Amino acid sequence: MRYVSTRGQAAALDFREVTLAGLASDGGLYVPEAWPTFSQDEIAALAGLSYVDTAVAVMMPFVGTTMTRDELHALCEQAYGGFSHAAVTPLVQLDHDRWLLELFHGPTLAFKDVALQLLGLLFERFLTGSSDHLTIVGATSGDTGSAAIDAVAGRANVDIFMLHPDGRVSDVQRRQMTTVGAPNVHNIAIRGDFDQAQALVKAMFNDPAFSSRFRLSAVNSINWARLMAQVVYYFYAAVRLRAPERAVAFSVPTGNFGDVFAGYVATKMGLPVAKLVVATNVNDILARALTTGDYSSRQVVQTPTPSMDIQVSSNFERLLFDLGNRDGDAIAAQMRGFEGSRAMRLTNAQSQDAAGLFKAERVDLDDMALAMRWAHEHAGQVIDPHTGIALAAARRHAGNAPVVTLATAHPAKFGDAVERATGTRPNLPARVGDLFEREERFDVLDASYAAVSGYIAERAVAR
Ligand SMILES: Cc1ncc(COP(=O)(O)O)c(C=O)c1O
Ligand SMILES: N[C@@H](CCOP(=O)(O)O)C(=O)O
Repeated sequence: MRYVSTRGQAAALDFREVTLAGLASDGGLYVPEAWPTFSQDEIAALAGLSYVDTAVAVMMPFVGTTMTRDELHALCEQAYGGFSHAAVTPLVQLDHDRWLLELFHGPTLAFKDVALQLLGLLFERFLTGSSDHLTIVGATSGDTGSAAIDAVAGRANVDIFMLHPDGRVSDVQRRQMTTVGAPNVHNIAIRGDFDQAQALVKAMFNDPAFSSRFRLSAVNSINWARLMAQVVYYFYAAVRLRAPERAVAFSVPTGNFGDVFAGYVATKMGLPVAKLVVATNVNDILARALTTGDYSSRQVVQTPTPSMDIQVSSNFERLLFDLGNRDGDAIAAQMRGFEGSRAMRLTNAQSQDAAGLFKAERVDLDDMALAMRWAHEHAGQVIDPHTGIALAAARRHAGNAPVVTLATAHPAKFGDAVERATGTRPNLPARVGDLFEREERFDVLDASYAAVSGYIAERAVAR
């Protein structure tokens, strides 16, 4: 399996190279050069498999010859052995045809652990025997940061520099990052929003002087391996609800478009999916793009769903590339236009192609709170606000297929918002321990390229 850039110019890479690389050298994102496909019989044969066995079956075609099946199996056992639920990502029934897919049973209580626990091991595996020292630069609106730090803290040959928007993540999210004492973990709070943090990260990859000095790598969904690992739970859930015999719809709380893009990949691989509901909060660039073709970025509004307070959705580029006949030159021009003006229009073909599978819903605070209360009162489920956004969208969705709402974070990560909506304050699970007693360690910097790249250059290990 080879991987190509959405902007058509960077060299094609294999799975090892793409996992270590991050952003493509032409500024694009890597995708497989062709989607591997499963027949309906092969999908039916996934029924009854454990999560680990499902993961190996789904991911093996992407890994290609860079690892044997047994090696991948061992890594998956190690990655998912630490989850607190035997099913790793269990399904919980809400009513006749609505389900929650709980993705928060990993060490940092959010769906990011599903991919990042594996990615940490992949880094280790691919660096064994090499003298490379990885400098991971990442941006987080809360959950990627803690999951990535947990996955690489204390590992040899890796430093992680994680940017979060100062004062715009929950206390639990911040403390999960800033109380990790390992010397290879560096937290930077920037005076700005997530979009600025993500733009700074991409700028470091795109700066030849900086990126040639350090062996940069990514833990954001820039990194293909992140998305690959997320494809697995779409198969796992759908098969449990009788796919491929019947199609299943998914409602996905969306910000950077990584999670829902993983659902799209599952459809390209042959999984029958009735609809992918793209649920956004009031930061609704994706809802506008998918309903009117207007992909224009506005000022980010702070909400009780901080992880979705995003107005530039990185992975949307991967979708536009795939919908647009994979024309790298056209995407490069489209994205350059967006980077200049922070606005672009989808082509008619892109809009029409997306409309078949995706349905976008913008959910405001009242509807989110209503959905959280409904889950609590009618199904006995306390859900986090991000999941509340997606459940509100799922409740608007009419169709014959069962609807699975992705529960992306544990409610205790957002205790205040949950208490406001439901009157119940969820307890933090014992596994996060004495989070509020530990000392925090982070620096606050202006959201300027000079400040952030200078800070990292002083501390990172040169090639
Ligand atoms: C809890 C939670 N829900 C939803 C999202 C949105 O996911 P994505 O950025 O993949 O669209 C995030 C951030 O990634 C998150 O942390
Ligand atoms: N919501 C995310 C934002 C980063 O998204 P990613 O999937 O590209 O890592 C977060 O929690 O940090």
